[in-house]
Order: sequence, then C-alpha cells, then structure tokens
Amino acid sequence: MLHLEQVSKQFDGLPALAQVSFAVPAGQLTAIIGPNGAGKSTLINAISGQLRPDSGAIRFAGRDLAGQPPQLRPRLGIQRTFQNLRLFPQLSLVDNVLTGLTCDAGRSLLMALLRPPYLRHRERQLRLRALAALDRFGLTDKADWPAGVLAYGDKKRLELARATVSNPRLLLLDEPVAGLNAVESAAVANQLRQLRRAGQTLVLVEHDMALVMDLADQVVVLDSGRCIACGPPAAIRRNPLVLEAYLGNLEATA
Ligand SMILES: Nc1ncnc2c1ncn2[C@@H]1O[C@H](COP(=O)(O)OP(=O)(O)OP(=O)(O)O)[C@@H](O)[C@H]1O
Repeated sequence: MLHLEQVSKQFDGLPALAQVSFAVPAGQLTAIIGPNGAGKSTLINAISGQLRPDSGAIRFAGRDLAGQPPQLRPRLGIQRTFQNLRLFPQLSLVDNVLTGLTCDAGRSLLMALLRPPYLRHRERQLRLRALAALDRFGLTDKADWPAGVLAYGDKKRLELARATVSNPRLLLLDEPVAGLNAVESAAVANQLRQLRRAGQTLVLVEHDMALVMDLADQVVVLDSGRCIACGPPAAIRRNPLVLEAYLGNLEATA
C-alpha cells in the first residue's frame, strides 16, 4: 500500500534517514522501532509530509508523495496523530473531531453563510460521525467539554478519535501510549487491536516494546537513520543486528 524507496534526509550534514526502503502491506500493522535519535520521528514526518526528504520516493495510491505538501495526505486517505498532541484546546471534543472530517465537508464560505437545508443535513451527519468516533474511544460523556480541560490520557484518545473519524486508508500513529499509565495503555492497545482486526492499515512509532511485539505484523528497525532489519516480531527479537543496536545504546548510556 505504501512503498518507501531509498528515502534520505540530512540535518546540518548529518544523516537522519539514510536510504530507507520498506513496504507497508495493506490491512497490517507496521511498527517502527529504534534507539533514541534513530530517525523514527523523521521517518513518520516524511511520510505525513511535515518534512520533505532530500531524496527517495514515498509511493502511495500510484503517486510519489515525497515533496508533496502535507494537506494532500488527508485527501488521499492518510491521517496521523502527533506525539506532542495537536488539539484545539478551546474547541469542544466534538468540534476537534470534526476537524478530521473537513475535507469531507465540501463547504464554501457562501454555502456556509446561506446554510441551505441539504448542508444542514450534511452537518448533522458529520456531527453524528464525530459523536460515533468519540464513543469508540469512550469520550461520549465529554463531547461538549473544551478539549483543553481533558486529562492527558483523554487527550491522546481524542487524537485517535480525530485521526480515525474519516476511516483513513492509512493511519500513522506517533507514540500513542507514551505518557499513559498501564490501564490507559492497555485500553489504547485494545483499540489498536480492534482497528487492525477491522482491516485498518497502521504505521506505529512506539518505544513500548511489549506493545509492539504484541500488536505488530511487521517491525521495521532503524539505527542511526538506516533500516537495519524488517520482518515479523519473532524474527526481529532474535536478529543479532537489532540486539546489538539496542545493547550498544544501553552500553553507551551506562
Ligand atoms: N529539525 C531537526 N533539526 C536538526 N536535527 C534534527 C531535527 N530533527 C531530528 N534531528 C536529528 O535527526 C536525528 C533523528 O532524530 P529523530 O527525532 O527522527 O529520532 P527518533 O528515532 O524519533 O528519536 P526519539 O526516539 O528520541 O524520539 C537525531 O540525531 C536528531 O537530533
């Protein structure tokens, strides 16, 4: 579904990604792991368009996305969540989720002012979809609260509701359980499992190794910007290059 070919990116002459190539199969969960500074965020930002790679191709739905603006992704069915949350704190939860449907709304300023009946009907439909997404993530009771007052765990769930409300073809998740307690992490893991069962294609950047090994169909391992391994969790666990990358980093910080 998504193909990365020789994707490279440098910062100040130092490689953050060096000729990274792998494919993300449809309907599967691909996890991207690696020690700190390995290039995981750079990679997910390149896929979602927040960063422009220096070279290489990112193929999706018959197009090369590398160098295309981030706004193109939702139109093609790619949505993402952010490690540092990007919510609108003054807007209600339901309005935050509605921002994940804006490219479905088909609004123009004139139409918004006139608000003909068909548009009001459409708005009601979109609101129902947003409420259903909040319900999937256990946030129905707080639908009209401003997002800013939510606890951190609820904010992470709200990001997931917004990213999934449009039924994206590809969902990119940047550390969805970082900062959550064990109970909250288990709930999010369950929701990810359900999404995967429903056939959602997922790319997950995550430090929580137990979660990755439990949920992933395929694991891509980055180290110093290079893809050093790609395969099913059982093979990755035994891969000597992977063990060395993690052990080497532990030794360096010991
Ligand atoms: N905007 C930037 N400007 C300069 N250097 C950057 C920038 N973003 C990332 N880097 C560098 O690129 C390398 C890869 O960083 P990246 O954040 O992608 O790693 P990561 O695997 O996501 O790390 P972590 O697990 O700590 O989040 C690091 O050496 C980092 O310092």
